[in-house]
Amino acid sequence: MINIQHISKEFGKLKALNDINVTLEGGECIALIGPNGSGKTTLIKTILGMVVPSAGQILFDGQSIEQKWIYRNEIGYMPQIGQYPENMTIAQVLDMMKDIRKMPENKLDLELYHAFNLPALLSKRMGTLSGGTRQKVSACLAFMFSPKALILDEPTAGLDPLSTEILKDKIQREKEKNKLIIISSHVLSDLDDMVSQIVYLQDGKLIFHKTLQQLKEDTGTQKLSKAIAHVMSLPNQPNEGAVHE
Ligand SMILES: Nc1ncnc2c1ncn2[C@@H]1O[C@H](COP(=O)(O)OP(=O)(O)OP(=O)(O)O)[C@@H](O)[C@H]1O
Repeated sequence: MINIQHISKEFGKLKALNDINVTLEGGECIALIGPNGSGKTTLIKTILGMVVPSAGQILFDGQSIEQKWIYRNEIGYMPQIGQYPENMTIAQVLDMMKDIRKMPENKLDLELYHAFNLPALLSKRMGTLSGGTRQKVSACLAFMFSPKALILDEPTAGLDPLSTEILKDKIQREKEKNKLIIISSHVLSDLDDMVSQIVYLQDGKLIFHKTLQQLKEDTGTQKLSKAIAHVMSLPNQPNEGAVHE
């Protein structure tokens, strides 16, 4: 579904992404993991067309995304911190997005809207929301238009335990519908029972892309958090035992 080919991105002298090659397919829930500043958000923004790479190209369903916008309708994006017009109410933000996307009401996926009890909060202004409620609005919008791919940047940050479970359950069900889910998170305990593959970045380089099972076998651990701690303590690894690209 998403084919990342030789992507590099420089910010001045800094190589935020260094010749990244990776293919991400539907039906997988892929964790994008790496230390702070390793390039995860830059890679996500490159996939979304918000950052223009210095070299390389990205294909979405076989088509280059360069200078094209229509593919973005196929991707639901939940940013780390959602930016909204602060004076608008939740109802106005949802209506604005529905107007832009022009999807008939009966086609909308309103599962999270109801599960997060947003109907009771519709008249609240975005600027007055708690961090967790803002996250719920972002999650609701990411899933509402039934996109083929979902990119979730720290999706559980600020969510209470029940809301975290609601979101994890939704992610699991969307994966089973053959959607591609990409999650960037430092909360590895949240990812353990959800993810099927790991993409690990360090200093802008792809260190490995493997199944969770393979990573656990390679590190001799049963928990993702332990496996990643093991990887972080090693010098850079080549992309061994990788998912076939
Ligand atoms: N617009 C920008 N201008 C200059 N440097 C940038 C810009 N965006 C990112 N960088 C730099 O690129 C590198 C990668 O940043 P990025 O935000 O992609 O990392 P990350 O892996 O998402 O980090 P974190 O885990 O802290 O969220 C960092 O050194 C960052 O300072």
